Amino acid sequence: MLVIVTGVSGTGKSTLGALLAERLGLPFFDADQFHPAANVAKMSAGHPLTDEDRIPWLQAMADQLVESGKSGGAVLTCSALKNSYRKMLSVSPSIRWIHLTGDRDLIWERMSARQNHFMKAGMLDSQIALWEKPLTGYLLDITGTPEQLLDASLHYLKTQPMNMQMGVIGMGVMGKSLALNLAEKGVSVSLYNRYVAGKEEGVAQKVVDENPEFSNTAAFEDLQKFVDSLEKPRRILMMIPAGAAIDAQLDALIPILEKDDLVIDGGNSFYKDSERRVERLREVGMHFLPMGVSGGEEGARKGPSIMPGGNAEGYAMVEDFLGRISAKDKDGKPCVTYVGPGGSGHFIKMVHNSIEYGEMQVLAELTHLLRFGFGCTAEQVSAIFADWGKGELKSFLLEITADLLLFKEDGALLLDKILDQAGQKGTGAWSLTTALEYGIPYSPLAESVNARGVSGEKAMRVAFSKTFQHEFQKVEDSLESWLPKIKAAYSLARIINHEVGFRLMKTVSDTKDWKLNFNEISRIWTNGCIIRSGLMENISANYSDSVSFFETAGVKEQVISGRKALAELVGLGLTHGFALPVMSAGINYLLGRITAESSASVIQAQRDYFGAHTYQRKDDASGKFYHTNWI
Ligand SMILES: NC(=O)C1=CN([C@@H]2O[C@H](COP(=O)(O)OP(=O)(O)OC[C@H]3O[C@@H](n4cnc5c(N)ncnc54)[C@H](OP(=O)(O)O)[C@@H]3O)[C@@H](O)[C@H]2O)C=CC1
Ligand SMILES: O=C(CO)[C@H](O)[C@H](O)COP(=O)(O)O
Repeated sequence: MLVIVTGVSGTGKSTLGALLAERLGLPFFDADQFHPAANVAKMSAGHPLTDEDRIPWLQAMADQLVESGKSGGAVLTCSALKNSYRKMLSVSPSIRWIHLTGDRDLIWERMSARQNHFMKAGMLDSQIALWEKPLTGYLLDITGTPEQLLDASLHYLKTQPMNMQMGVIGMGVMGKSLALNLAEKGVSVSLYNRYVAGKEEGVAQKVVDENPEFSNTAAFEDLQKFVDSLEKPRRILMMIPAGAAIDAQLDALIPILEKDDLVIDGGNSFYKDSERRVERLREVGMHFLPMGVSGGEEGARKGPSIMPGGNAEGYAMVEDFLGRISAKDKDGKPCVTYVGPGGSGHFIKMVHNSIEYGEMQVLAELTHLLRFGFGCTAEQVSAIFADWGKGELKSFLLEITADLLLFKEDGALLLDKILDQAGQKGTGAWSLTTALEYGIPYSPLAESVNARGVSGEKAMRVAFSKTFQHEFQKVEDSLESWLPKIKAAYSLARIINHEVGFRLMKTVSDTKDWKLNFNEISRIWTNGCIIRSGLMENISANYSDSVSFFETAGVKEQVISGRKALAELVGLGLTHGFALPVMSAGINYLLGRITAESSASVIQAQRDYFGAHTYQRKDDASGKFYHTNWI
């Protein structure tokens, strides 16, 4: 067992540490032994140490802990005032921390009574100022005698034998992968899955059994025991379905949790539900973090993009862990950031998914047009996509589409055996209703939701295809002549999808005063998430709140050059029998946004004609409203 006793000078660390070492039969080390001579001289001269001075000292102790861990353990006493110092000493997830705290005057009294110690009593205040509330371990008040403190410490070590650093609820696709990712990054994790007799039995235990390489995991299917296994304040990540399941899980958790505990919802919950839940937990003194996670199963296991929002204090409790498990951007920075208050983390994940829907639909539209209009084989389409993916059009979704077009089952393309009915879990539709609520044009991404809806009406589609004798027409022109236009059209359709999504996010952020940082949001979307792409890297590098996204460097040129190509491709597809809802809506959206003289005068005239709704005039800049008696 490795035990570290911390506290400011004068709290009695060395006394307690030595007593503990004796009782546990472990070697004892005091931090003073590890100070380089220069540090001792500095402190003796009454000068406080800088963070830089502390690095070699902390490193020497960390090395000692690693060594001691190999031979049964040790007790170390060290001031470890800041969480960053404690992090350097966290060489193993099984370290047991005892943090001594107490009244300043009592500590002062004890320090003043000490002889021959190089730390001057007057430095106490600087130590107290530096001390940060620990994120983990046992806070022990020093008021008692050394023997009483020893008894309390031994009781803690005995009754809290596991003290896992994090708990994960839900051992499905995402929960299991995130739990194993945490374990791999040195975070001890308790795994919980509900027990349903005859159906869901021993689910968490199976995960532990199948991954014996991780000695820092423990399985539970009793919620109370799971909660008890966690160090306080507890950190619990829920990875279960959005909606009623989250509220039911909170109903079960809240009565057995305590003040300052943290619950994270890492699923795809609707952001308005999350806002309500932030309040619910705040009222009982707990922290709630609505947190978007993207990357699917592989991302969750190896490095997802993580979008936590809500309670900032709660975020501080897991910032280090999330940084460890997340993907890293091109500069090595973790693809995680505190997004903002309320439900903003889930809100941006919702819009992320909406862009994801649009991107997927465009690729589906192109795949169909290339295969059944231009007569390409699946391999040829895959090769075209793979080629695009080598340049600035690179994206994760393009890459996996190129890949799945090659996947064979029993010698035949698996894709052709998959029923053409697309599922959806809510995020796309919620983005659309949010856009409607805020009056933001959303047609391209809305069409990706509608397309999934239409796909679901399979029986009717089959019947109507006969009634209306629908067939795809072969395109007569050569693919070679169209390929540059198809590429330009694809590029522009993607730009439009992103513009639509970012515009919604900006509007809602401004209205709710969330102050979302879009350079940072796009940065954490450059890796780990499903919509990671070259375009996202461009957005991250060039996003500016002050101009429209269409005017961004490198984007404006593509809007200009791709416009005709997208219109032509949509025209070609429609006249050859292909539904291209997102690309069609995309070119309509773009033309609408760049048309100075729109057809809306007709709408205003009609409204005034039938309903006396009034209209404003181009020849009266005052904004006055007019009504005409049209009849
Ligand atoms: N799959 C993905 O690519 C991504 C999913 N998400 C989101 O993450 C969340 C989890 O998704 P995912 O892991 O894919 O889902 P899964 O269906 O794979 O797993 C769901 C988990 O939740 C548990 N569960 C189901 N219903 C309840 C309930 N009423 N109470 C308690 N536990 C319950 C299941 O337990 P049991 O085994 O007992 O049924 C299972 O452990 C969802 O919100 C999803 O939208 C987010 C990003 C990506
Ligand atoms: O969040 C995700 C990816 O980012 C999930 O995979 C989500 O389930 C995708 O949405 P849908 O199921 O509605 O297609």
